[in-house]
Amino acid sequence: MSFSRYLAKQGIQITFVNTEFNHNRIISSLPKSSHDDYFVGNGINLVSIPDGLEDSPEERNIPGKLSESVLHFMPTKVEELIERMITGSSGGTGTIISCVVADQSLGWAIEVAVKFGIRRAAFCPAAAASMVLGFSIKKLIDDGLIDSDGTPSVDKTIQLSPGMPMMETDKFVWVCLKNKESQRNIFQLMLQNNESIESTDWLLCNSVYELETAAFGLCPQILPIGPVGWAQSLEEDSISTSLGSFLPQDRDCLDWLDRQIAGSVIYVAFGSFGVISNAQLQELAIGLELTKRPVLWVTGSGDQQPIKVGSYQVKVVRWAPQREVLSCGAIGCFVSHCGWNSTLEGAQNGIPFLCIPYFADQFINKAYICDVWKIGLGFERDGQGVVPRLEVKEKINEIMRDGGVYKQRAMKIKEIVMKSVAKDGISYENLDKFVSWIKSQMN
Ligand SMILES: O=c1ccn([C@@H]2O[C@H](COP(=O)(O)OP(=O)(O)O[C@H]3O[C@H](CO)[C@@H](O)[C@H](O)[C@H]3O)[C@@H](O)[C@H]2O)c(=O)[nH]1
Repeated sequence: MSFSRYLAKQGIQITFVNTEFNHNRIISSLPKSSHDDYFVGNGINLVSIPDGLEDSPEERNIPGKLSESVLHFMPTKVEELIERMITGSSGGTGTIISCVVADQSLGWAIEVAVKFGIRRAAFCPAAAASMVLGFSIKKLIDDGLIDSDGTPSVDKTIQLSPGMPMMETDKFVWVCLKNKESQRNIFQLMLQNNESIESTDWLLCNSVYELETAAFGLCPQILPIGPVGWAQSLEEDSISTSLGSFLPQDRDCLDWLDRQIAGSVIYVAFGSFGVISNAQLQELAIGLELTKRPVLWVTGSGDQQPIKVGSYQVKVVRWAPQREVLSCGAIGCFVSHCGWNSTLEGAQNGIPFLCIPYFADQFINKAYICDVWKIGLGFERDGQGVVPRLEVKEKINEIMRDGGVYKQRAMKIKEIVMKSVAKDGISYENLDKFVSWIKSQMN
């Protein structure tokens, strides 16, 4: 959605296609006054189509179910939508579609665009390294590291090229679902996507060249354009910045942050899935209290509340304006699940990390943070996979030590990111080329 907002600002008319489920969540998170007219006025038309799981919403939580349903149900729906747009059958004159921009994991949407002869771009919201891993599947099979279903033949830590993050075979994106059938489906889908992507005019990635030099070196066809929307989020009105959130933003925490000492606050947020177990929640809460530092804690859609164990200063919100939060001087460190957006947002603000990755690409992102950029620390887990309270306390104190090396390195990373999005930076240039290209298609 940030990418769409950026393109719309350049005068490009956007039709944003979402599943009905996500569309409804996004709309109901916005202030009532902002519906419909607001988007049309701002160049973004939000439309939705069913994902096939409307009759059994609980299936959405079964790993792999949604991808499966999307794959069977949505291509036809998107075809129908494009047909209606082109012929103008749903009112108005027909629309000329200059380009279909699809998430790189939705190869089928690229195929639909091919059918209609529409130009296409794939967009990767994750690290380039994640995509490079997908592109390396054939080599991994040839090297005997995985079988033809993606199951690792050995538990091993590998590196796709020097400078890339180390990856553990049992944490490959398709393996960590811990469900054989889902693994097989996702793995096949990735192979299929690799083929579909070959027919795109552009392969864009929300990343920064200098942060992933080795990955971009392996696959030069991937063009970094990130962090997408880095500046506009601080300039736009609050409706625009919250567009795309599944929950309404609680902006009171910004005032609370203003009252805190610079660099003193621990920010805790685990992205848009409720992934943290109750046992972990408890240890984390107690560990944070032991640090005696102020905490801003996002509970997210999981609706889990941090356990109150004492009187330390903790501000709990359901959903924060995270980009703005991370740009506040009060934030000292970020306890994160290492989703790629959070990773980039912390990096672009010079914030050191404490990492608790759970699934998918989060282990790769953690390896970037801790081993490649060296701006954060991981936690040791106990036998039950829980990070114990004393581990929480010690690692946080280590990261937040005055003038610590983690903060210094994080500030260097911030500089690198800023250069990339400034005029003449690589991300800036790539984005500029893409916008000019789309505009040339419109004429
Ligand atoms: O209170 C909050 C918490 C989060 N956010 C935003 O929500 C996004 C969260 O994104 P991310 O950190 O990437 O986490 P997930 O939502 O979990 O992302 C999914 O998608 C990512 C990109 O593909 C993957 O890297 C992750 O593993 C996957 O879980 C970020 O932009 C945050 O700024 C808020 O605005 N307010």
